[in-house]
Amino acid sequence: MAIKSRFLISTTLILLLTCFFSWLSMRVLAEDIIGSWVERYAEKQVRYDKVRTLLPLIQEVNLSKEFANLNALTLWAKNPHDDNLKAQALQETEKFRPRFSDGSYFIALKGNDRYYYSDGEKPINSDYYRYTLDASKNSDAWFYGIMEKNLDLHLNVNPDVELGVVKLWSDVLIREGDEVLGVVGTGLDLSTFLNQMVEKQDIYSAILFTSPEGSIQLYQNEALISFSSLTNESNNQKCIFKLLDDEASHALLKSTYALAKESPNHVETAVVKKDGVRQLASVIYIPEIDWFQVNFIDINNFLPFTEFSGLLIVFAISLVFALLIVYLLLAVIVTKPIAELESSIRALGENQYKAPKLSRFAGPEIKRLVAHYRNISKTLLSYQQELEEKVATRTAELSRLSKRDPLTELYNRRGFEMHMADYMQKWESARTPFGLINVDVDRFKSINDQYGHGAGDLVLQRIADYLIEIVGENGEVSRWGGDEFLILVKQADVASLALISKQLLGKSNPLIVDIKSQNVTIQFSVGSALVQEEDTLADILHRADKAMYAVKFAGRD
Ligand SMILES: Nc1nc2c(ncn2[C@@H]2O[C@H](COP(=O)(O)OP(=O)(O)OP(=O)(O)O)[C@@H](O)[C@H]2O)c(=O)[nH]1
Repeated sequence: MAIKSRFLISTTLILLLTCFFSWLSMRVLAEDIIGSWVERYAEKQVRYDKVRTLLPLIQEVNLSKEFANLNALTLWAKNPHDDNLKAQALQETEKFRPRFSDGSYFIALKGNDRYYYSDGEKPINSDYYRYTLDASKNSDAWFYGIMEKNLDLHLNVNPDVELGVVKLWSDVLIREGDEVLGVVGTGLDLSTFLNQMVEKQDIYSAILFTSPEGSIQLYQNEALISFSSLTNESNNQKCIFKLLDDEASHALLKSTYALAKESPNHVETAVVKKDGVRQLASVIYIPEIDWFQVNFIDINNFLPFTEFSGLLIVFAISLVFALLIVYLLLAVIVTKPIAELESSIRALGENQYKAPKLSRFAGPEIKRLVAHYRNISKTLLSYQQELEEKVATRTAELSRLSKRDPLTELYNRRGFEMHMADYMQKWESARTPFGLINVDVDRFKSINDQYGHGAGDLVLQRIADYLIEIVGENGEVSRWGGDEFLILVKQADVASLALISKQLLGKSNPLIVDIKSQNVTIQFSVGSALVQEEDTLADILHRADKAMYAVKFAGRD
């Protein structure tokens, strides 16, 4: 795999790993930040919600307590059948009534089991009597339950069957000493109360108020409110724990309730699973009304992790840019110069020098490498050129030697045959007559025998010069073998051939060679032939040879 690809793959892997771990650490960091922000926010929100939501309620409770302590009311409660006391009591309570925010109150007396209610409307009957309480009726169980449990204060959400409304009741006992005389209180219209609660509710959190057992007393979703919590079996109640998704969350919230109860008005928190998401439950116990307030905050919704995704995208884009820059740098500094070097080396393989072009950004190591390569390649090329020249010279020399006789430097038989083949090809078109003269040295053996082989060689060289001299520019001399020579006469006719032959026969001016200070006359037998139509080289040679031998043997007679 190419360096570039390897580098790209490994860098991409490294960057992906970096991205992954950055994402992980960012996630952990973001969760920590979100967690701590949510906790701080929750603590403030819980306290704020407590004051905001419960202030009117607590105000009503306090008014109810004050109402229960009205002297005239206590006197009447002790003597419920005394009409005078009743009249005095109702006069007092009617004076008190406008102080309740709902402008209504109820009085339920133990002595006569009667329930009185006033809301400012003209009463059906003058004494505000509405109905008689019945211990066997489920709808009246709250009254007997409060008295039985001796609860000084009880907040209760309960439908008033007779009045046909659901109210948030603050029930307070009328007592004289330890004696319980009845229950009084006021009711807030639940729907109005809940609407106010929802209107003012923070968008991130849901507030619930529950009894210590967890039954929901106030919640924006009215359907989940547990009515008459005092009298219902806890299993049937609409319980806060049942809003949670799993057992672990259930147990955690319960233990948080226990912690909150240990330190009233102190906010305890727990992360639970509700409605399929993680939520921070902030729990505070409000001893004044013996309720727990719970705020649920959807952590992700409060500060969604997606808020951080922008950062992550910026990070990822930066990484991609970094990768691109690294890739480009790698190309400019390393891979492009290496590719240049490679193409130059390839050209060198074909005996061409192609200088590698390097940009000024190429890495210094590569520049040094290329500089070494340039020197080596130039040396290599000059060696090669030198070698080729030597080979060419040697080849030419060999070719020359293969065609020339080393002793006389004349064409040897092979060289002359090749030369004649060319010559005859040209002659085919030019048709300029030529001739061949066969020259054989007479009794050359005796020269060797008499003066030695070396002397014989010198004589042969001398003969070669002599023959060249005789034929001049118009001829070419070759050594046909041993002491036999062939002369090509280029522009020839019978007369010119006869003239040369006559000169060679040397009757008037023979060749005299000085051998070891002795003048030795060299004599030749000569035969010539003029080229004829349709002749081959062999044909002319044959005729010249024949003519020469005819002369030689004729001379011996
Ligand atoms: N020194 C020397 N002698 C050579 C060379 N080539 C051939 N000879 C000799 O030339 C002689 C040729 O002898 P022959 O063919 O009998 O010819 P000849 O002695 O001239 O006799 P005829 O031709 O019949 O007159 C031989 O003795 C060869 O050894 C050479 O290169 N150098």
